[in-house]
Amino acid sequence: MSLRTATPRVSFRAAPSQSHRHVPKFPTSRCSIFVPRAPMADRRCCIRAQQSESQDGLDKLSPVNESEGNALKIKEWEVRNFQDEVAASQGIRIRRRPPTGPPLHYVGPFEFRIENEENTPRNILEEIIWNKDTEVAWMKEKRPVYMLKKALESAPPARDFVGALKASNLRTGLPGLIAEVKKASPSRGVLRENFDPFECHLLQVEIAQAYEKGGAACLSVLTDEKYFQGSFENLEAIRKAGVKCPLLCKEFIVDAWQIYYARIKGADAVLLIAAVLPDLDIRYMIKICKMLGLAALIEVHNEMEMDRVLGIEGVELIGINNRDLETFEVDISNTKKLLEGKRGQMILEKDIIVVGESGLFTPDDIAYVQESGVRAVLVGESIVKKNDPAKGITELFGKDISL
Ligand SMILES: O=C(O)c1ccccc1NCC(=O)[C@H](O)[C@H](O)COP(=O)(O)O
Repeated sequence: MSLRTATPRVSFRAAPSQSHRHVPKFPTSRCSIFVPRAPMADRRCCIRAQQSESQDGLDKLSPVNESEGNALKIKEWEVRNFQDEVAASQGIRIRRRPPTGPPLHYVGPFEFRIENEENTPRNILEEIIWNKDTEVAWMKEKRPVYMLKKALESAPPARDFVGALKASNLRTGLPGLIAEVKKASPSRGVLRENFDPFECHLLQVEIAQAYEKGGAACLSVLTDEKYFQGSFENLEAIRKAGVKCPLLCKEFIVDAWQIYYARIKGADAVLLIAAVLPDLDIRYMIKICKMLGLAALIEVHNEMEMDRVLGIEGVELIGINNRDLETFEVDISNTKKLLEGKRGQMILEKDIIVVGESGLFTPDDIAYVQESGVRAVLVGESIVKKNDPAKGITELFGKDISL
């Protein structure tokens, strides 16, 4: 059944007393919000200006009263709707929602939500992003960006992620390996059980050390808790354990705040997903990464995303995900398809390193994506599941790449 034709569901619960309500009454439909129309380009600038202000320290706003708070939340709602319009004009299908969630309606003592296409995620990626927006809003409140900026002073130094991939590729003649520390994923469920839940960080550290021993150039550490059972504590523990491979913070970045947070937790690179972030956000976030000494791995899945990213100044690292994050389908020929013809030519001219991501299990798979033009690969499942992940790397490449 298509979501478009799905019958709206309504959920009710008794409303708290008026004085305890923190959720504003949003307008019931997008059309009822009056906003002066401006050309799309102007509107984009306006959205970005509002966002960068809050990301650059205006989080220290003076306390506001309840009606001002509600007005701010309504403004946020309007901005998100603009963002969706801008994103859709770039072919982005993932919509954004305010951290406060879908609108509530009040009838007498009841509050209710109408569940329809507007407020129900269309796929897992959209669901992850909506949850991430809420999670980040909460984390930002606890540690505003000015606090993170202060903590940067004591963060471990950033290491050269791109340099490590290039060096490994030159040394072995094979794609540099970004080995992924991942306990679970929405598509594959739990990949690696922790035998003792209290030893969780230890196990992740052991896997990271085994990857390094096996010849990985860099590591990718999942930090999302809800869908991947990862954590920032894992990232920090791996960094503190003295693992020398540069670390990619594998997170769903929706706000520049997360880049600062990743850096203070020891990341050397972050992931930016083109299916989620409009061009202006990617540009802005690349600048922040450069300022913090981080590499940005920009992930694409289709031609449209690749073309958008090739038009962005300063991109050094592009990941081609063979997994469709909306349907979970994996097809490694996607890497080849996206590197054919003028796109491959442009990548060579710009000296961009391409990373083949997902679904790589055998030496033949590695050879296939290498022949397509990648100089690095990002691999999780096929090595993380092995009892000896270092041996898993040797099996994956068909030779010992640590030598
Ligand atoms: O893997 C998922 O289920 C997933 C779902 C939603 C968003 C992202 C998802 N995975 C991230 C990745 O693409 C992989 O972790 C990464 O590329 C490694 O893939 P693999 O070697 O196949 O484990």
